[in-house]
Amino acid sequence: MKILAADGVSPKGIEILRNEGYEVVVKDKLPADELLAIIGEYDALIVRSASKVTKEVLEAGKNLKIIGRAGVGVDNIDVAEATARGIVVINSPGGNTIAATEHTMGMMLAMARHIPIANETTQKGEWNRKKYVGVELRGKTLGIVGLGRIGAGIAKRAQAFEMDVIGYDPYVTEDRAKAMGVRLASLDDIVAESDFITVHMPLTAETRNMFNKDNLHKMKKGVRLINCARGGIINEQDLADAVKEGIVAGAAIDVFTSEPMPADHPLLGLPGVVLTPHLGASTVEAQIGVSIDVAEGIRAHLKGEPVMTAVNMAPVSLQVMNVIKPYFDLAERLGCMAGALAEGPVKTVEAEYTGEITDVSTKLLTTAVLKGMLNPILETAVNYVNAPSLAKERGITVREVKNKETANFSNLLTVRVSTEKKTVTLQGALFGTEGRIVTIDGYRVDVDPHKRILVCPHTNCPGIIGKVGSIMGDAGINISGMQVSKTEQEGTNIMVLIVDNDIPDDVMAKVKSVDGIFGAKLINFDLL
Ligand SMILES: NC(=O)c1ccc[n+]([C@@H]2O[C@H](COP(=O)([O-])OP(=O)(O)OC[C@H]3O[C@@H](n4cnc5c(N)ncnc54)[C@H](O)[C@@H]3O)[C@@H](O)[C@H]2O)c1
Ligand SMILES: O=C(O)CC[C@@H](O)C(=O)O
Repeated sequence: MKILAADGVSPKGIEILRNEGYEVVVKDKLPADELLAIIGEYDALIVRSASKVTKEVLEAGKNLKIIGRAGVGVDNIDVAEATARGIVVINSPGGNTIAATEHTMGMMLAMARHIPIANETTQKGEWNRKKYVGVELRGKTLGIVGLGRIGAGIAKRAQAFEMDVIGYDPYVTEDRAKAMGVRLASLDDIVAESDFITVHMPLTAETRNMFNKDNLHKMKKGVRLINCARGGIINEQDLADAVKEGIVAGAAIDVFTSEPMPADHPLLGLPGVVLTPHLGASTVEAQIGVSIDVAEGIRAHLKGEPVMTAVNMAPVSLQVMNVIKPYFDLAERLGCMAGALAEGPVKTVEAEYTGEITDVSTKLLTTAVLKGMLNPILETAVNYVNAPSLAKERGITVREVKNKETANFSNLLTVRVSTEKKTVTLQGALFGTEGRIVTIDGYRVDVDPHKRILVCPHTNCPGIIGKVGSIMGDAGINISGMQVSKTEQEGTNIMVLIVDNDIPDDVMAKVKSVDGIFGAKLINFDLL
């Protein structure tokens, strides 16, 4: 596996990936045409905000399986196109929160006290004490727009500065805001009441130009604005005009609609304006944090495990992940085996969960069942992102059933796969951390789903097992385990052989022709 790390990612994450045996090529800066030219060789790509992962890049990235954004915002990645191609996009939702929060506080103070210009002129030998009189934060009203991770961090720090904090975030409850010490307000109230306004939300159709000449003119004269989120939330030209008109006394901006910003950017050279080149996440700690986060995510995905930080699949909390994680492998193997035994176009897949596991969302485990069932039969690599849509495309109805009552096993996963002709039912359970198949179509077994398994339902009569054993022996196939089980229904048994080698078609044909055998299927989990 080959991984391309663009945009100068911290070596800590690279080390994790190299220790896993992956080849990692690190580029500090990668021009767009070079990225397009080389991306086809790579299985995974790591970017910060500089590289743009466009539709063309994704098209050229024929082997791409995952893109890791070493940061929060994924607006430099065409996530919809990646999803359509089954490419997982992950980010580091919390790795740079503190860095961006502290940078915002630094920008607020630097702007309020004219620190950058005071430094610049003092360095030149000037002594301008009267010119750079600032304002205090204490007692001022701070309007925070976007009360997510960074917004909440700003609220906490602003309160330590004795600011009166109000906030606007249509997706945050009163209770949550109260817990942050923030009084929820409408956007109009934020505009009208704030001495300082700071924005902390993604750039979306809703937030683009959220602050523009209309509401800038409704702000308190002398208001100070901060944008360390995304360029374009505050209209840059309208902000520059409002600074020139004396409505806005200060603006502290870290992010721009076009980065690097053009030489004729309207905010350049304006008094009271503090600019930094997208430095919010640029601390040693944050860069280590985000690179470890994406490396762990890439490692997990390339090993076929689900990734908690994938932005293009249903998010899973750590709490839920801790409960469901031990079941992923079992779910996938049950899906693989049920699909193989069903032997035909699948119409429905039902995943039934029994026991404690029913307390949490099991959606991702059902996706694991689909992944296991579809991966051996599709050309496209099936993963946690594309498995549900691939199943839908194939007209497969997927059902999830939850049953709190337990019988023999405290946590049981039942997978039923139906074709037009039959339904295959498999059950699996965890013993410690080890998954076992415990029933096959009602026959009680105890099978390790990591082995190569030959499943043969047969008539319960003497000689059949011996004949199959001889066929295997004659073909040089070693049997390292065997179980025979019967159901309540008299007369039929199931034979499960653990075999060490692949079984060629002619040998399978001989097994199937044994009198009394009414089916033989080799389950090869290597196809997963
Ligand atoms: N400057 C930097 O280097 C830097 C570093 C880290 C993060 N960021 C950016 O900062 C922003 C915030 O990051 P975060 O980690 O706090 O994200 P987050 O997802 O934790 O929070 C975003 C918040 O925005 C709110 N929101 C969404 N639409 C909104 C709207 N229309 N009006 C008001 N609120 C809205 C959401 O409800 C959420 O609470 C992101 O855009 C991120 O890319 C920049
Ligand atoms: O990579 C960076 O330095 C910027 C990161 C930041 O904008 C983010 O969204 O996480």
